[in-house]
Amino acid sequence: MKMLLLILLFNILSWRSLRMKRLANDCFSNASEMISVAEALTKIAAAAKPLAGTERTTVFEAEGRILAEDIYATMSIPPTDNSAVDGYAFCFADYEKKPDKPRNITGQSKAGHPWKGPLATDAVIKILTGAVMPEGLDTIAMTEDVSIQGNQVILPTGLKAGDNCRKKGEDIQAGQILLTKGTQLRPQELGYLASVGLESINVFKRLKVALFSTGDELVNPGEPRSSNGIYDSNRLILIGLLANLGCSVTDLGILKDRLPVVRAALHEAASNHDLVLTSGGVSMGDEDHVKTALNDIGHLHFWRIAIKPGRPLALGQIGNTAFIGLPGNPIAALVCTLMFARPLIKILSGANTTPPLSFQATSDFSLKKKPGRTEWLRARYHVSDTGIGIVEKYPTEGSGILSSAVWANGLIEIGDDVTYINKGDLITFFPFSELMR
Ligand SMILES: Nc1nc2c(c(=O)[nH]1)N[C@H]1C(S)=C(S)[C@@H](COP(=O)(O)OP(=O)(O)OC[C@H]3O[C@@H](n4cnc5c(N)ncnc54)[C@H](O)[C@@H]3O)O[C@H]1N2
Ligand code: MOO
Repeated sequence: MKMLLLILLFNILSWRSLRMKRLANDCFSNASEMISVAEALTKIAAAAKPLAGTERTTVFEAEGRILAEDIYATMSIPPTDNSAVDGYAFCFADYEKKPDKPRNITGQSKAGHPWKGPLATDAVIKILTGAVMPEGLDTIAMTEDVSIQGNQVILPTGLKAGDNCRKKGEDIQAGQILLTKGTQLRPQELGYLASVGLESINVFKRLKVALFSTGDELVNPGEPRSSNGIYDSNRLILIGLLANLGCSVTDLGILKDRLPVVRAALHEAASNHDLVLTSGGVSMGDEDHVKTALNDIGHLHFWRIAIKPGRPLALGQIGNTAFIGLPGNPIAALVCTLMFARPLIKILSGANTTPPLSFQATSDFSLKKKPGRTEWLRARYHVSDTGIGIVEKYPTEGSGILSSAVWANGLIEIGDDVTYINKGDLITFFPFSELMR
C-alpha cells in the first residue's frame, strides 16, 4: 500500500514539474494552455493508481465490487458429463450399428440421483436434464423424438455421437483463470464464482469520497432561502453518481466562499478520504477560492480542458488524497463527473478501465461548432418508425439548464476537429446508462 502511494506521489510530482513549466503564466488567460480531452485522460491514467485497500467479502454481498485478486478455478464445470435434455441415454458405437432396433430401458438417472448399476452395451437409461451421464453412455435422444413400447424404446435415426450431452469441463477447466484483478463484479460474474463453489473473495474497499458544494448563494433543500439564494442541486447529482460508481460518499455540505474556510475544510476532508470532490469556485471570479486553497495545501495539476461544458476543471492532490474541483454549473458538474471523475474514480478504486460503450446514430439536427474543443450535448436517442436510431439534441445549450439532463437519455460527443454536423450525419452517442456505472 505504502509502495503504491509512493509510486502515485512520484508520478504526481513528475507530472507536476512538467505542468509547472506550462503553467508559468496564468493559463486561464491563454487559450493555448488548454489541454485536449485525450491529453487530460492520458494524464489521469498515467498519474492515478489504486488508492483503496482491500477487504474480504462474500459473493452474496459483492455486487458491483472490484475484485482485488486473480481467481483460478478449483474444479471443472460441469464437474461431470451430463444431460442437456430430458431423454434416453445410449452408447453411440452400438446405436450406429443398428439405430432403430428396440432397446431395453434399464434404469433412470436424475439430477442429484445418478444411475450407478452395470449396463449392457445396447442398454438405454432414461435421463433427466442435468443428470450425470451413466458410465459407458455418451449420446442422448430427446423424449419427444423416441417411441416407447412397454419397457423398450426405439431411438430416432440420424443422431450424432455426443448429441444432447454436456461434457465435463466444457464451460470451465479446473486450474484455468476465471476472473482477473480489477474486474467489476456484475451478477453474472458472481454466479460464475459461485459455480465453482467460491464463497468469499478479496475486493477493493470502497473509495472514500468527501463531497462539498461551494458558494454563498447555496441553500440546502428544505431550508429557508433568501431572495438571492439558490438551492444546491449539484450535491444530489453527485451523491447519486458517486454511489453508482461504488464509492462510499461523505456528504460534507456547503462551503462558504471564504478562502480560510475552503482551505481548512479541504485539508480536513483529505486527511480521512481517498478523494475530495467539490463543485463550484474553480473559475475566475473573486470568490472562486478552490484553486487557491488547493495550491496552498496541495498541488493543482491542471484546470483547463478544451471542452464544453466544463472548461474550468481542477485536478490535483492533497497529500495522498486525490482532488477534483468540478465547475459549479450543474450540467458542467454532471458532464465533467461522467467524462473525467469517472475514469479517475475507476482507477483509484482498482477497477479496470474500459471506455464506456457508445454507438453511432443519425443526427436529426444541423450544427456549427468551433474547432479545437470537444463538446458534449444533452441528447435523446430513439428509434424511428422505420427502425433507424435517431439522436435529437436539447434545443438550448446553457450549462445551468438542468431540465436538459432530465429530458436527455445520454450525451452526444462531438470531437475536436468537427466544425459542422449535417442533419442525417452519423454521430457518437453515449447512453447515460453506460456513463453512470
Ligand atoms: N471569466 C470567466 N468566467 C467564467 C468562465 C470563464 O472561462 N471565464 N467559465 C464559465 C464556466 S464555463 C463555468 S462552468 C463557470 C464555472 O465556475 P465555478 O466553478 O467557479 O462555479 P461558480 O461560479 O461557483 O458557479 C457557477 C454557477 O453554478 C451555480 N452553482 C454552483 N454550485 C451549485 C450547486 N451546488 N447547485 C446549483 N447551482 C450551483 C452558481 O450559482 C453559478 O450560477 O464559470 C463561468 N465563468
Ligand atoms: O463549464 Mo461551463 O459549463 O461550460 O458553463
